[in-house]
Parts: sequence; C-alpha cells; structure tokens
Amino acid sequence: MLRYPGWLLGYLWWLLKGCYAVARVFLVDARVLLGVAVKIPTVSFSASEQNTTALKEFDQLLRRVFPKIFSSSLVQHEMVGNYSHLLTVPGSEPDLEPYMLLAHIDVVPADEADGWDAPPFSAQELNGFIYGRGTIDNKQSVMGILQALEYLLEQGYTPRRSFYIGLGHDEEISGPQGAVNIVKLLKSRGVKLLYVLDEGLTIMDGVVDGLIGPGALIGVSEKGQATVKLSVSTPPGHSSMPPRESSIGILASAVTRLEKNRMPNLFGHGPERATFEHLAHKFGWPYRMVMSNLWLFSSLVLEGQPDTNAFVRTTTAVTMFNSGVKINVMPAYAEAFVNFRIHSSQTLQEVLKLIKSTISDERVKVEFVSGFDPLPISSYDEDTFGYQIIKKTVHDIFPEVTVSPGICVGNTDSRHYTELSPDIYRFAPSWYKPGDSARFHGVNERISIQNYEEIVLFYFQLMQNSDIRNLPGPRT
Ligand SMILES: CCCCCCCC/C=C\CCCCCCCC(=O)NCC(=O)O
Ligand SMILES: [Zn+2]
Ligand SMILES: [Zn+2]
Repeated sequence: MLRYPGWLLGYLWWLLKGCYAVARVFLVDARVLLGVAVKIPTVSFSASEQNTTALKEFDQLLRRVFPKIFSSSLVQHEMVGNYSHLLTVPGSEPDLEPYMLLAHIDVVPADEADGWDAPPFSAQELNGFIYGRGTIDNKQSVMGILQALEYLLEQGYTPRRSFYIGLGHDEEISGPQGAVNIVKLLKSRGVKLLYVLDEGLTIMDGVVDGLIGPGALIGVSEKGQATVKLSVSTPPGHSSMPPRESSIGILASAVTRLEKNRMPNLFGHGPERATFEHLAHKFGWPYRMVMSNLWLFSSLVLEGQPDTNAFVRTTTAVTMFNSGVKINVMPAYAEAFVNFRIHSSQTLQEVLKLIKSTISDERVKVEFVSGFDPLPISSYDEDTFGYQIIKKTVHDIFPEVTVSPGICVGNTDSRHYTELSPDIYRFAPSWYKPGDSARFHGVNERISIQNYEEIVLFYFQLMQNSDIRNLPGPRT
C-alpha cells in the first residue's frame, strides 16, 4: 500500500477544503438558495394546521446550505417549539449588550389559481424577479441573515458584540410556539437585548404622492389588533315566505355600517407624525406647502390608498362571512369576523366600544375573539444605538435613501420581545413600489434578484456595524 507523509495529506486536505470554500462562494449563488427555500411550502394554514413536513425539510435545508454556521464551534444552535431556530453567536467582548435579529420561516397559503404569473412555490425567475410565497414575507430575511453570517464565518469573523438570531416557524399564526418559547428561554437565561430587528416596513419608492426619492421607514412600533365575531340568529323557514330581513341581511347591514363609518383619522397623534417630519424636506411643490398643514395632507394624500390609509387610522377588515345551508331555506344563523388593526393612539378597549356603538343593533351579537393594544414606541433619537445602527447600515447600502421612523401596519414576532428590550424595530430592506401592497399575502409575491443581494449585504454590514462599542459622539 502506498504511504504518504502526513504533511502531504494535510496539505491536500487543506487544498481540497479551500477549493470547496471558493466553489461554494462562487458557484452556489445566494439567490439559488433563496429559490430552494421558497420551493418548500412551509405554510401555516390556520392556528391549528401547519405543514410540519415542510418545516422539517426546511430545517434540513438550513443545515445543508449553511455548513459553516451549523458546524461552527462559535455558533450555538437550538431548536425551539420543535421547528423554530435560536442561534447564539457569542462576542469576544461579553460586556457589550447583545442584540437580536428575527425573521420567520412560515408563510401564508397561496393558490396559483388566484392569478399568479408563476406557481407560488416555484421560485421561478421572471424579468429579474424571483416569484414565490415568502420572497418578501419573510424568507428573504431568513436566508439573508443566515447567508450574511455564513459569509462572515467563512472570512474567519468573530463578533465583538454577542448576538442572537431567532427564526420563528409560526409567525403567521401569532407565534405561540416559536417566538413565545424563544422569549421564555432567553428570559430564563437572564438575557437583555440592546435592540431587536424584525421584519416590517420597507424602502418605499413612489408610493406617497409628492415624496421625491425613496424612503426607508423603520417601524418603531406596530399596530394593535382586535378581532370580533358578529352573529345574528333568526328563525329558519321557507324561502317562499321570507321575513322583511334575514339573518344575512341584518348582519350585512352591520358589516356595511362598520365599513362605511371608518375609525377616525388619527394622523398626528402617533409616530406617523414623526415619519412626515423626517421626510418633509423630500417633498416637492405643491406638496411641501400642504405638508405644513399635516392634517390636510393626511386626508388629501394618505387616506386614498389602502397602504397609506393604514398609516393614519385603525383599519376595519371584514375577513370571513358564513351563512346559509340551502337556496330555499331561510338561514337560522349568520356570522362574520372583522379584524381591526389599531392605530398607536387608540386602545383595544376604545376600539371595542366604538365597534359596538357603530353597529348599534341589539340583534347583532358582538363577541371579542382576540386582540392586544398597539405596541410601545421604541426610541429613534440621536443617542439610540439600535435605531442609529440600522439607519447607518441603510445608508451604507442605499446611499440615496432617506431614513425615517414609521409604524408597522402588520404584526410581527417581535411583539413578544417587549420584556427583553425597549428598542424593537421592524424593517427589512425590500423595495416597495406602487402595486406592491397587493403582493403581501396576495398574488405575485416577488423580489428582484438585485434586491435580494442588497438584503444579504445589509445584514452582512449590520452585523459588523453593530460591533461598535458606542455611537460616535455628538457632532460639533
Ligand atoms: C408613508 C406612508 C407609508 C405607507 C405605509 C404602508 C407600508 C406597508 C409596507 C409594508 C407592508 C408591511 C407588512 C408588515 C409585515 C407583516 C407581517 C405579517 O404578515 N404579520 C401577520 C399579520 O399582521 O397578520
Ligand atoms: Zn411576515
Ligand atoms: Zn405575513
């Protein structure tokens, strides 16, 4: 048998490993990995039904495509609530308070028949975009964060400041097993976080009339929620001898009253005022003049579109309506579910009161299903480490973008983290252009290949920027 000296074998092994690393960086493109992730249908169908086969497959994928992370002696990996992931990356300077990056693996259902240009779990590339459920909510962050860490580890990086990565598997059903248990675990370990960054607002481009150039809105809070069930019971009977009003008709009128009488425009009472103060210098004529009357601006410019309207009021969404069993039988029962997203300056109790007074019909039973108050407002001043580091990172990667605080109109896993940190931000640097609001939980969810690369760079830069001990002192 041939015998080789140990040093030669060592050298060959080193060469092989080196070639492998280079091949990985150049051949296994980050965007291909995002595509593979999108193809796994990690759907949360309802509070009690998730695709656990897909969640297991996703776990296997992460271990396979991020070998540095999962073999590193530096990174500690734990599964939480069966399918969520908690990664701990200890820093070399343990006195620096850690931060945490969040994202979620699960997605909402998608049906190609709703009008997708490409099948929703195909990750097909069309005109420079990857199409698929999860490309903007929120596999771009899951894969972007891990890709950034994998690259850093490949370069031999050791952070100075410790950080955590939390990847929830049930965010789309409120995070009861994922985020909630990750928080419990961190609390039991006495962890306090300098800041938390989760999915949320984006880089707006061309969606607010009069705003010149793109604006990155960092969510410093998120809206509250109230879900109510409305129901009407009436005696059943023959459809040939109907009463003046059916249970369906009574319920439909109640729902119509809620839709017609929107909750008040509260522009100026919450952090959305700060959004426009930060962006004011980017408005052109005649908007700049209107901007000086912010209340007028809010009704003229913001109330018209669903996404900007959601910024200024508690929104009302009738999401489910069920009744009737047969075409010739008067329905004995009709029910509807209405989901409200509560503006920062209102409380859950105030909204419930308004719902009842708007419906104002004894025949309609109003039951509270679930809800919570709007989340606390995180700091966004010059001295706030998390906000300023995120802002700096946005400017590093997108120099042309104006950064401003905003309210996240949807809810995120980060709402479970309030006991771990006062400074929670909701932002991912996806570009959001006219028409994109319909892609969130809708059809043709997509991300441009270039944007995904920017997202990886953003997290790569954020991890390094967060290593600074203190923010630079005030400019003189
Ligand atoms: C200056 C005006 C700004 C317009 C503001 C609207 C911006 C909307 C941008 C992005 C959409 C945000 C979605 C947030 C993530 C939602 C996560 C989610 O789906 N959670 C579940 C849920 O809320 O039910
Ligand atoms: Zn999401
Ligand atoms: Zn979502």
